[in-house]
Parts: sequence; C-alpha cells; structure tokens
Amino acid sequence: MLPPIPNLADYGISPEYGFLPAELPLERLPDPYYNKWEAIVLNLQGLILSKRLRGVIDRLPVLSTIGLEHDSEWRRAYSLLGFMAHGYIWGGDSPAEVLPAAISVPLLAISEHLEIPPVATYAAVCLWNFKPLFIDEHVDNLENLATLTTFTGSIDESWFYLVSVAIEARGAPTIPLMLNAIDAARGNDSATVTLCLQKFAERLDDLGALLQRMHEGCDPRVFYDRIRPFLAGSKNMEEAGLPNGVLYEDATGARSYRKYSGGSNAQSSLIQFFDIILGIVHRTTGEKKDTASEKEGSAPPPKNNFLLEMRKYMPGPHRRFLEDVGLVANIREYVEANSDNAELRIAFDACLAMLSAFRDVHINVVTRYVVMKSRESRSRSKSPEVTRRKLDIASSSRDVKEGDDKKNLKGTGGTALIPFLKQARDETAEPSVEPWARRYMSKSRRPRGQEDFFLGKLNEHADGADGICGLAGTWTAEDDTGGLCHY
Ligand code: HEM
Ligand SMILES: N[C@@H](CC(=O)c1ccccc1NC=O)C(=O)O
Repeated sequence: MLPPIPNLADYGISPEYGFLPAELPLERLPDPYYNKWEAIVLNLQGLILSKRLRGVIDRLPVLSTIGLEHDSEWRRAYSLLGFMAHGYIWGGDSPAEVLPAAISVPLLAISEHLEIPPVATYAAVCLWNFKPLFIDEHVDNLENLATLTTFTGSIDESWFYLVSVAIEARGAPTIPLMLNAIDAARGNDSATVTLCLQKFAERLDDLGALLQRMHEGCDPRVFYDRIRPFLAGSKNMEEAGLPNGVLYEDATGARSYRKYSGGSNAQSSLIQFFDIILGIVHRTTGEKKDTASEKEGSAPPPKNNFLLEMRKYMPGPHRRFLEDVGLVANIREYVEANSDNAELRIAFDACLAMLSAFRDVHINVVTRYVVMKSRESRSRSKSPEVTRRKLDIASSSRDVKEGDDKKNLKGTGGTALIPFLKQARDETAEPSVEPWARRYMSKSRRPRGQEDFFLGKLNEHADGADGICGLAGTWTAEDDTGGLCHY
C-alpha cells in the first residue's frame, strides 16, 4: 500500500496561500492584557535607536499565555516576542547574554505550542508579519504588501521581508499542483504530469523574477549595516560576544544557556518543498556526487545537515508536511522510467533549470548584499578593533583575514555561504535527464558571452500565437546569471 498523499488542511497549509496563514496575521493581540507587548513593538525602532529598549524590557512583567486563544493570536505573540528578543540581544553596544524572564518565559511556552524554536525565525519575521495594503487584492503582488513589525522602521527592511512573502504567495499554488502530479504519476497519467510540470516551471520562473526585485527596495548597505545584525542567532557567535549563547529562564525558574541559528530563508518550507518534489538531493557541503563508496553500493553520502537542521526552525506542521511529501515524491522516478516521453522529460528539466536559475539569482543577491558589503566594511575601516567587532555581529564571521573573506563569511544560518549556495545550485541540476539541459546547467560548460540557449518546447502560447513556445534566455559573462525567461 502506498502512503497517502498529504492533505493540506491536516498541516495548516492552504492551497491558495501555502505556508502563509490562510487567515491574515493579526495586527495586534485582541486581549488588552497584552497591551504592554504591543506598545513596545509599536515603538521598537525608537526604543532601539535611543538605546532604551533594554531598560523597558527589564521593567516588563512576565505575562502569561493564558489570554492567547486562536492560532493567529499565538503566531502574533510569537512574532512580537521574537522581535523583542532579538532587539534586546542585538540592540546595544555589545550583545546581551541574558534574556529577561519577561521575554524568555512566554516565548518558550509559545514556541512549544507552535513547535518552533524561541527566536526570530523566518516565520516570525516573514510568514506571520505582513498585511495586504488593499484587502481585495492578492498578496502575491509586492505592491500590495506591507510589514507589521521591523527593527529599523526602514522601507529597506520591509522590502527585504516582503520579497519573501510575495514569493511564498506566488509559489503557493504549486503545492496542490504538484501533489496532483504525484497522484497523476501513480495513475500513469503522463499528460497530466507533464502539464503540472510545465505550470510548475513557469511559476518557478516568476519566483526568480520576484527575487531579482530585491534591489528595488532594499539597499545592500542598509541591509548589511542596519538590518542584518538583528537577524543573527546565538550559535557560533563566540567572536561576536556570545561565547555561551543566550541564557533563557523558563516558567519553573530553571535557567539554561541556549544556542540557536539566526533567521534564514533556508527556513522557508516552500523552497525545500520544491527540492523534495523534484527529487533533488543536497549533500553536506564539500561532499561530491558519485563517491567510490556510492558506486560500491554502500551508504549514500550524508544529506545536507544544514538544510535538515533548518527544518527544525519551521512551524511543526510544516516540518511534518515536508517529511510526509518526502515519503510520496515520485516525479523524478516517473520521468526516469518514462524517458522515451520527450515532452515529459523537457517539462521536468525545465523545472530544474528554473530552480537552478532561481538559485543563481540568489547567489548574485548574496554576493551583492553580503560578500561585497563585508569587503567594503573592512577596506573602509580606520579602527580595526571596532570594525572587527561590528563585522562579527553583522556577518557572524569567524577568523576573517584579509583575502580569504569569501571562504570564511558566514550566513545568519551559520553556513559558509558561497560554497554552500553554489553546491545547492549545482545539485539542483543533478536529476536532469536531457543531456543538453545537463550541459546548460553545468557551470563549467555554460556558454560564455551573450549566447542564447533554448530549453525546447514547453507549452503553447496562451494567446494562441503559432510556433513553438519554449524557455529561452541568455547567460551573461558579467554575472553568470541564468537569465531564463519564456516567450
Ligand atoms: C538580501 C537578501 C538575501 C540574502 C542576503 C540572503 C542570504 C542567504 C544566505 C547567506 C544563505 C545561506 C544560509 C545561511 O547561512 O543563512 C541563504 C540561504 C537561502 N536563501 Fe537567502 N538571502 C536573501 C534573500 C532570500 C530570498 C528572498 C529568498 C527567497 C526564497 C532566499 C532563499 C534562500 C534559500 C532557499 C536558502 C537555502 C539555500 C538553498 O536552498 O539554496 N533568500 N540566503
Ligand atoms: N541568511 C541571510 C538572512 C536571510 O536570508 C533571512 C533572515 C531572516 C528572515 C528572512 C531572511 N531571508 C529573506 O528574506 C543572511 O545571512 O543575511
């Protein structure tokens, strides 16, 4: 008996909004008992700027979670406390090592309820922190989105979170679409599988275009200097001034040091869903494919620990959804078993090409927003001592020496970012079946200059225009971005 195909409602996932809550995030907690939390967060930027946040939180009473009823109230409370916690830790001249009971006690209880760590995760700052500007317009449109809370009050910070929110919303319909494809593959309905893959490829292409809009509203300097420090975690933060992590107190009065990763989009269930559905396997950074041991038939190389670890930073039901989809994902095997079906092969490889192009765009974003900024910070520095300290908070870097910064830079999640991201991008191409697609997605063999490439027939023009319609684009020598677009 095949395991059942997951039913979205069982995991709090909506076919329209995906991992975003189907019911809009609350703009404030309804019970006036929580007014003190709301008042602090309303003034968060001012309190951080004037360095008065810690004093205010030090005087805050420990509130109970008894007044939280509906799920959306628990989510709002989690987001509020996540912002307060990171504002408290990172909003001073040096990081705070002790989280006051007024934050840690309710945050631990709420985290347990939502099955997510007690920090400012991707869910706290993105998934549960937006509102539509016009209620009758969709949230997959960046122009219709606003954030509820930011550390800095800058439009750059809002935009930074909102690009992710729009990606979640725009990507959401691919979830029911691809679960349907699994069902069609079970029934050997290759026409439906092909159609689903074609639609999926087009959506992935849209998401890459959304990611590319990051620079429209978020300045790399503002991101690196002002926003990013607040997103940092407490793991591997010895150099930044947190050798033991952060001390939390729970409801029983027990105190313990804890270390958590910072917020990261790697905590987005949507992108991990894409990998699972397409049968993409990520290995530990540095681990190569087809090792001798694999050929001999012994254990496969270990899966990427970071991406698996990041699942623990997703809300419990979303994490379980990914596990359960992993049990039923059959598309890659179906395409391999039907390799004589050219349309199916092309549609599958188009998805891989689009996701690979998405990851290319992302690598460019990370280069502009983190790698180049960290270099500039250092070259501008007059006082190495002070700059070094600030840099460590901003980049979570350890042992940064002149010249090998790219190797030593760390993401807020704690990865050696560029090697990790490039490997994840390359692994995206591995399941491809078309030899030409493999070639095009392989970095080393990618055409240089302004050479166009063509991914073959995808689907007919919606407007009925004749001729073959496909995926085409240009890889530029300048930034090596897979500029895939369809025409
Ligand atoms: C200025 C914007 C961004 C920066 C600087 C950035 C930076 C990073 C870094 C450094 C990592 C490595 C993991 C870590 O250690 O934290 C990462 C991972 C990741 N980011 Fe971003 N990111 C940005 C925006 C986005 C957006 C909008 C998305 C949208 C989906 C995204 C998707 C991902 C994914 C999926 C991963 C996991 C690696 C992978 O699956 O390829 N990032 N990001
Ligand atoms: N890992 C990123 C941060 C990051 O991507 C992120 C962190 C918190 C919430 C959302 C994030 N990503 C995207 O919008 C960094 O190292 O700067």
